[in-house]
Amino acid sequence: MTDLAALLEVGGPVAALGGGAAYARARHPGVYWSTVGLPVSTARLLGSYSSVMEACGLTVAPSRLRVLAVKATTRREVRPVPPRRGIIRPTTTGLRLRLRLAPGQEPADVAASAERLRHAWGVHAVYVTPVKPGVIDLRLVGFDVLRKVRMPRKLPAGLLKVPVALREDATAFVRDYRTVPHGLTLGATLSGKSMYLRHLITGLARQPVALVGIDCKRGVELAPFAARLSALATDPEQAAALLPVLIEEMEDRYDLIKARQGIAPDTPDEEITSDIWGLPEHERPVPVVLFVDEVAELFLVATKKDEQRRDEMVTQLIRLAQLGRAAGIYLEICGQRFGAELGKGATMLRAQLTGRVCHRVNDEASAKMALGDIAPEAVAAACAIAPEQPGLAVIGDASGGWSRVRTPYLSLAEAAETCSASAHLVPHLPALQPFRPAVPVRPIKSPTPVVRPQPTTG
Ligand SMILES: Nc1ncnc2c1ncn2[C@@H]1O[C@H](COP(=O)(O)OP(=O)(O)OP(=O)(O)O)[C@@H](O)[C@H]1O
Repeated sequence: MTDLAALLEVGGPVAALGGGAAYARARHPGVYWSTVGLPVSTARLLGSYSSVMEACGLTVAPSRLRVLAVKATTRREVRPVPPRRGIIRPTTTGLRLRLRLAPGQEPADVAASAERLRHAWGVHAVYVTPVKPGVIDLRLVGFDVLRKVRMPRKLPAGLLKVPVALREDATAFVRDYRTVPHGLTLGATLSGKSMYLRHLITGLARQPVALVGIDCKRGVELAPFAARLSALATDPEQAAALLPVLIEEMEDRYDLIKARQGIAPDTPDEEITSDIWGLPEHERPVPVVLFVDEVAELFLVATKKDEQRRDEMVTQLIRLAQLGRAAGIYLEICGQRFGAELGKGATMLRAQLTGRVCHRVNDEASAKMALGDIAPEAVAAACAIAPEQPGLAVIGDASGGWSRVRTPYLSLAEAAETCSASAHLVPHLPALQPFRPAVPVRPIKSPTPVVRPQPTTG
């Protein structure tokens, strides 16, 4: 059967609905929708599964045993065999089903046919996720989930894990500092970088983590979260004073780990550790996440003296990126661009930032700075982001994987409120005390007057 034939076959129920999309939507609440208006329902998928798989070239020839068994028991024609299908599970965005691949097939075969499957079942997108050898998850998404972001109800949780955005396959993108310790977020102005940072900060604010900020835009981005910050530097001079303190904190933590390692020759293996996570809980220092907003402002130089200070700061950030993970110190760096023009050592620092998030950028060169060493397709996807969809970004990691994501909307007031409410969670770190930002006193809302002033009549 050809692709067209498969399309016509599955197109049948749509024609039968007669009254168009609105009619069908009202009468078939269990039906999930694509942006083109074609429904995908469990029944439709069940009815067309074998023929669509065959049309998409995802079947294999039946085994000799199967041919003999079919011929012996029925008069049916012996058909090619599609991947064995598991239970079809409805989700809030479409359907999910597990497939056991037929011998000789690999996940890439199904992924290569994803576009054909998408058209055959009339859905917005089809995603393939390998589960284990020979088994894949097929996720049919009925509409563009990034248009109006709604995070899944069940989100992964844990220390240093923040579900920060929605992927286009309707799963959550989780920023996990323990697996990807340092990250770089790039984007043109108004592309949604601050929104991304806002989600990270509010997510971490509720956890036992020290949050440190460097915001050389005079603190406009990070000052609203002052109540939950352990330290804030709002200009390059303050940052130049703060970074050596963080380096010292890191070195103290290394000393602590070393002291633990060298206790005695008969120390059990499980007590020997090479990072803070192996230390007993009561001895373990609190993790620190350093946010640097608008990195170019931090590295801006006007004089020869500034240049020396900038070089020192780049070196300190490189050291934190190289050694920070074991000491529980993580970096989240944000900017419009991050290239060699930022000065000596900038590209070396960029290479240490494994997690990459690229919002809308003004030129291909900027997208390449974030995603060029990940995948050329990711660069193209980032260049295609339209200004009408702020918050949309392409994320990538060093493994070469990438995906389109979008943050949900979170107002600054809500984010600031979360930080104020979790101010009691600011950990005790004496070294950072001098950098603790002043928390602005918030105006008390005046109660509504009980007696309304009456206009005086002459
Ligand atoms: N995911 C989103 N959904 C809806 N609106 C968003 C989203 N992300 C950002 N916006 C809106 O887009 C605008 C720009 O966002 P944001 O301030 O985060 O951009 P930015 O990249 O930090 O810009 P700048 O560098 O100029 O500060 C804001 O009005 C914000 O409310």
